[in-house]
Amino acid sequence: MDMILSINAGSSSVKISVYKTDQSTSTPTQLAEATVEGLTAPPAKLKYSRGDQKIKGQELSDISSQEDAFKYILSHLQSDSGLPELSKTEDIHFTCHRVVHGGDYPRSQIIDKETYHHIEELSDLAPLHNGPALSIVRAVSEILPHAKNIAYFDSSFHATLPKHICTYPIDQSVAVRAKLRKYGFHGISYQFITDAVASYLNKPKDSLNIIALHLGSGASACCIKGGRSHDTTMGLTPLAGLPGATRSGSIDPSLMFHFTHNASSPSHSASGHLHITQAEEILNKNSGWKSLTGTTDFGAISSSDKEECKLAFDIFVDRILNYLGPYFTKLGGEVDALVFAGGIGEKGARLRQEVVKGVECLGFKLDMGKNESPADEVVTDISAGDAKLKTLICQTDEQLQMAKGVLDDRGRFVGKKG
Ligand SMILES: Nc1ncnc2c1ncn2[C@@H]1O[C@H](COP(=O)(O)OP(=O)(O)O)[C@@H](O)[C@H]1O
Ligand SMILES: CC(=O)OP(=O)(O)O
Ligand SMILES: [Mg+2]
Repeated sequence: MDMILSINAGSSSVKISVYKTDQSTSTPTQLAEATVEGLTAPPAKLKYSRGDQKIKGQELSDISSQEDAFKYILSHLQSDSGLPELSKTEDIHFTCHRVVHGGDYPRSQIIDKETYHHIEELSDLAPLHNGPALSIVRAVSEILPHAKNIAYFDSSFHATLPKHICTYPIDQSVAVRAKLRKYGFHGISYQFITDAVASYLNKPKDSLNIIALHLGSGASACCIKGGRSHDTTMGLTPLAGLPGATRSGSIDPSLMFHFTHNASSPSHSASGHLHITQAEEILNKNSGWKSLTGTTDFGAISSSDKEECKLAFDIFVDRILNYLGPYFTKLGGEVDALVFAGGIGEKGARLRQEVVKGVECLGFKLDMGKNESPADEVVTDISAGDAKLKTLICQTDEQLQMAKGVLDDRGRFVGKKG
């Protein structure tokens, strides 16, 4: 029996699921799931579930980084007497790491010295993500020296973007040399959504056309044509496209030079391996919902009457709608479903209501009751009976997607150190 620890370091949370597998099964069995959330809206909170045992919203002090959150969760798991499988550190065989920017890697990689340094080099292109993920890889190497570390990249799913979609219209000699192109992110989630929705609709994956929205602390949309990424809103970095908890999303690139005279000087958080500018710091860490409302909690924003919260909510709906029409036409109107996922997509009934209202003219329409209280399923249909096109909620699970990957790829990893 193999034990897998699947670690998803997001910009505001760390989610870890524990699975056991054996040679005869093709699906990992989940034993426990722990989340530390609210890293951008302290105090951080713990969510834990193992069988019937549940903890929700327990406030934690002194947890402010993804590395702190990882260490806290690991000791919580190892001290749970109901989880004897993890009591010895050598019992954990594989650790999967969600790494947001994987550059040109088209699939998962064992993390050896070379891949580690390559991921580190890409840190400037995902300043909220790659560095924190690597801090967890280092902690695993110290605390769990027997575990094999495998990186799963958010960017890999988008390796299928057509050239005319991932190329920026800039001097191509610079673009090619510096690898400046659209990469796209949230791909582990989009792969999970593609598999889950194809299975729910009973369609072969290669004929599935969907518009998927992963709306969490970072938010993006993806146009999935024939089961593959055809276009997505994030770009060279996860800053492009939709706004998020602390990110501006797409703005006029000239804006920054009018916002501050120090746009190109190094930011305070630039360090040994992170070389970001003040402009990048402002747009990644001090913009989005935080700058408009003072909170990064979109649940609180959605239910507030304050003018600034209403504005933030309306901006999000508007920016999402900016992509739905174009993606609908890129799919020639042959759309199997509009799919909501991520913390906001799965829990934000009012946001779904307003977004779908904006695309009613395309044939989407919600059943208000189902939208308010959707079933607790992996995929739930929330469309009205007379809707021409389906709207679904998918409870995406990046940890499970990575753990399944370990089973599929085990042959590739045998005998390799990492
Ligand atoms: N009821 C709700 N309505 C709208 N948004 C919610 C609700 N509950 C939680 N959220 C939001 O979900 C977001 C976190 O999403 P998640 O996908 O878990 O984040 P991460 O990007 O860290 O993985 C937070 O902005 C949180 O406020
Ligand atoms: C890519 C990205 O923005 O991820 P997250 O939403 O987890 O911050
Ligand atoms: Mg996430």
